[in-house]
Amino acid sequence: MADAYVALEDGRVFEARARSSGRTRGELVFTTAYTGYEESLTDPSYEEQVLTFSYPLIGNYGVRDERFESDRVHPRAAIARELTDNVAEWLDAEDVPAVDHLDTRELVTSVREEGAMKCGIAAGPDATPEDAREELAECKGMSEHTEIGAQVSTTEPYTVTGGGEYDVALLDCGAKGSIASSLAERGADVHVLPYDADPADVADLDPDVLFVSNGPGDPANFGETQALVEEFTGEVPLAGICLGQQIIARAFDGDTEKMPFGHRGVNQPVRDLDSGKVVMTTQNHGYSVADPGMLEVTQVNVNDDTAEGLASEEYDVVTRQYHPEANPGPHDSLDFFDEVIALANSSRSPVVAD
Ligand SMILES: NC(=O)CC[C@H](N)C(=O)O
Repeated sequence: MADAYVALEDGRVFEARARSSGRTRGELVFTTAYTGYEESLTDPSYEEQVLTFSYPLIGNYGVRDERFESDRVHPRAAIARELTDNVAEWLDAEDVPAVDHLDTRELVTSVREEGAMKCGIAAGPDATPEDAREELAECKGMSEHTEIGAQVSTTEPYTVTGGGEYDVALLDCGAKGSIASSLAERGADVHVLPYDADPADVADLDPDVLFVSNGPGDPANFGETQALVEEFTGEVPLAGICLGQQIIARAFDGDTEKMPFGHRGVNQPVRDLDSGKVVMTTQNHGYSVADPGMLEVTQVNVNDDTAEGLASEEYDVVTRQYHPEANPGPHDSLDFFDEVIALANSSRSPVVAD
């Protein structure tokens, strides 16, 4: 007997089994990754979304907080063909609804064929299909979440120390923890600031690089972060990942657009236009850079040619649409962080005549 229901924007209601009770709603997204459920469930980029795992068994190697990317679960709900008890208990303790025993292939195929969809979920002993439909009726589109930065960003600045060879100012738009640790491992002190930090607080740090993090929602709703990028353009080298690339492109007179269903998995092939080399990358984004503005496209997605890397030699900019920090996913593109450190170095080395 079903005790959970998932109502989709296309009118269908899926019956399921409740693993963590509650009612909620969000944009239905998926990941095709086989592993990395702890990292994905704590990735702030999934705020206001419902995460469906296309891999059928989720939870088979436990739940360990050293793999978490932030201090809480961010998707509004989790869906899998089968969730193990330990994952279900974790989500229950975090008050995040979870359902299983439904055809997740059908869900993912629907999103891929019909495009991004809203959904409503009702799970638990008293849940009804009508409850799920009511949740769906209340669901906002991603672009309507205009304050999403405030939902995920730190309110207080803090520093991840890495030896102090470089100072990176990281604008936290919903940053995964492993972005700061990847920079700290390369000798940088990473000063994490709110997404809407006071420009004077950035200037006080005298950073070698201003880095814009990943994050949830529509990049058009991060006007404060974009204004900070504009303010420091030409003064400080700029770097960004995912939402960070999108915000930086907008700051350089570019534009972003909503994709049909996004890039969602850990096997997205990306070609570097200079070297011709292809790497496998981790991705979870629903918007893309439609127009790079004053920046140059340096890398593209092999499947659909969308911009995966942007740069400017004139303004010292380097960005990625995918997640070089992995967690989860392949480590093929970790050298992006070496590029960021090289940018930090070049910007402050005095010019020496030979
Ligand atoms: N992972 C991310 O930073 C996602 C960026 C943005 N929210 C998008 O969906 O495109």
